[in-house]
Amino acid sequence: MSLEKELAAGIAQMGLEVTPEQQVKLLDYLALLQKWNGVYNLTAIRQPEQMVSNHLLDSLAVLPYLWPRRWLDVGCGGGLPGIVLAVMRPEWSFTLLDSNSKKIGFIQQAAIELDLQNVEVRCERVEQWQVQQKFDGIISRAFAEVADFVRLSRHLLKDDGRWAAMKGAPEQELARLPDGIKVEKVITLQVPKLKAARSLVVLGVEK
Ligand SMILES: C[S@@+](CC[C@H](N)C(=O)[O-])C[C@H]1O[C@@H](n2cnc3c(N)ncnc32)[C@H](O)[C@@H]1O
Repeated sequence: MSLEKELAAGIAQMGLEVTPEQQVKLLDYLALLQKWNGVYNLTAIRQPEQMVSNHLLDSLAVLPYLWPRRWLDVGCGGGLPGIVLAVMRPEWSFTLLDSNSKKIGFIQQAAIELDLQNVEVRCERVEQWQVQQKFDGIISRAFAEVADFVRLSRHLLKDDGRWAAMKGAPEQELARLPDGIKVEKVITLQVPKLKAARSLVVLGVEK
């Protein structure tokens, strides 16, 4: 099956609305990942079909559970999930942050080539980065254990903001949360062609 068909079939299976233009942009992003992976070491997955499920569909799967409007993707690596989310939600803003300057250089270039006006990139260690305007949502995938994710980024979240942690089976990690952090929801996700367990954990600060 072509990558176009793989993507369209996965989207249909998840019941998501993705315009043809957005599908083209997602595949353009995949092509950039493939092209530059050898230089920047962006992903361990090298098979394009596997990239569709492990990267595009996995990132798309969380979309129905996110909220407006100012997002931070911590430890975004080659741009996941941030680039996919930015393609899908042009009216929201996405700051993609990673401490690796090569990866951030790639994302900066990808955002220009994909004409993503709603993407900003930052090369920082999250725990050291300070902002004036905090975020409504902070997301991460494959960045750190949930406890470390919230501890390292708490200073960047608005008082009424929430974290979204993309995880496999999160139960053990959730037993180790810092005081004052509550789990709002654990959503089990079905990602087409992905055998592994996937979930989205939404967390907030206890009032
Ligand atoms: C395993 S990669 C995950 C990349 C991407 N989120 C994905 O799912 O493909 C973890 C990323 O976190 C970044 N990272 C690790 N510690 C960090 C820190 N303290 N601040 C910012 N980025 C960090 C690394 O440079 C790396 O790119």
